Amino acid sequence: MSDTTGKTITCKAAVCWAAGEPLKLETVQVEPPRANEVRIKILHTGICHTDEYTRSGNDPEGLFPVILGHEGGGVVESIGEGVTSVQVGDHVIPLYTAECRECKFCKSGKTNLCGKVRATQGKGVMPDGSSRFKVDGKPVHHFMGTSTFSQYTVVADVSVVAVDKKAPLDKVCLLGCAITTSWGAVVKQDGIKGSNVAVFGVGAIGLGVINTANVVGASRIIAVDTNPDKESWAKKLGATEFVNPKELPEGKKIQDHLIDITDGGLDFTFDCTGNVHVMRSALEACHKGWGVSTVIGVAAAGQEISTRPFQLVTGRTWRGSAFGGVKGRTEMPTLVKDYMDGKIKIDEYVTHTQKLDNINGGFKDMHAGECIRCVVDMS
Ligand SMILES: NC(=O)C1=CN([C@@H]2O[C@H](COP(=O)(O)OP(=O)(O)OC[C@H]3O[C@@H](n4cnc5c(N)ncnc54)[C@H](OP(=O)(O)O)[C@@H]3O)[C@@H](O)[C@H]2O)C=CC1
Ligand SMILES: N[C@@H](CCC(=O)N[C@@H](CSC=O)C(=O)NCC(=O)O)C(=O)O
Ligand SMILES: [Zn+2]
Ligand SMILES: [Zn+2]
Repeated sequence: MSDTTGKTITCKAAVCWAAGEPLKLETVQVEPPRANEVRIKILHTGICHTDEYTRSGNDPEGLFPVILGHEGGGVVESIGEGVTSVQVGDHVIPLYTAECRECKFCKSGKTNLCGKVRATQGKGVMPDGSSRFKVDGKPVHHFMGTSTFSQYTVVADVSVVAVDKKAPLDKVCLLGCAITTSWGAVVKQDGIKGSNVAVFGVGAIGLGVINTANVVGASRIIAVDTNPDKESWAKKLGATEFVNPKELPEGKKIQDHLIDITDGGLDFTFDCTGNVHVMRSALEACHKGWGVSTVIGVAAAGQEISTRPFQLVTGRTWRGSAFGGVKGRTEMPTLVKDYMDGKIKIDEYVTHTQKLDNINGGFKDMHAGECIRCVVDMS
């Protein structure tokens, strides 16, 4: 038990007060965890494009004021009544995709999407309907059930997993989103070994897909990005080729070019951009009869995907993947072990670091295009 157990903690957090505004460092009061809740001292957090998506106002579920962040690592400070899955002092990764092991979704064996806390999570509150965060007495919303841009956060016990204390939290925090998402999107799909694959968007997610496809033995991995600087990144992580759609002859669509160079199209494609036009290209670049396109990117409010239904009638499959289809409480300890054993790359993705008081600098880094992941030191 620590001397803060049962007390409100006053600490620093980056608060986004309104859509489109930069984050503001605030003194925040973090209430103790209630039943089946866990309070975590966050030590490190990545900044994901999805944080920027919600900050910008593009997220139809976005609520303000809010403490964003969902790619964190920290230490359990205290636990509420009934918590048995983690203990004070455990090193943990918060999970924006919960795993209760009791709900219809968890028991189905068909999905990692858990239903236990998703509704309240989407409303920016804890499962009992209230927030644990206040600034000057005013409640501030939680985000994705994690809010890792605060030095202390409170999460549901089904939304956190303990990991090996020897694992560096400034690296394995990226298993809270980017690395796990991209790893699972590939590993949980049969048939990638020996197949040709195209990956649209060479950010952290796209690079993770490229690297995992390489590890599982894809024969050809074509990276597609409009930023020419991404070619060296893609090849370093295992892409066999790089195509910049902006460098194609005028009027030539990227999907037609990919079909030409692959004798009819790709076995597997992945959208890692969040752009609905790219999603269409990724689907239409698939081989007739069997090609499978996975949407990973998150599109802005109001955006919709479209294609000719004939694309599906003729055997292409359009699917999506959230958190890589990974059940966090069950699978995360093994992912951490795989990282420690050198089987999963993480260090390579951390191109930038920032202190909490310059977290907006991390968002700027992301926009500059040369940043794969920025990890924020929360101390
Ligand atoms: N489904 C899930 O569970 C998850 C989804 N996501 C989503 O995945 C997406 C990728 O995330 P992340 O890797 O962090 O984002 P990044 O912004 O780092 O990467 C996206 C990449 O796509 C490139 N790009 C933009 N437009 C095009 C285009 N027309 N054709 C090809 N490439 C293009 C960007 O280039 P440039 O730098 O020039 O813009 C950038 O290199 C986001 O939408 C994010 O919200 C993230 C985590 C989990
Ligand atoms: N709030 C958005 C949807 C955002 C979204 O799709 N999130 C992904 C994770 S993105 C991580 O960086 C996800 O896992 N979705 C599943 C879920 O249950 O949210 C909107 O309303 O469009
Ligand atoms: Zn993310
Ligand atoms: Zn569940």
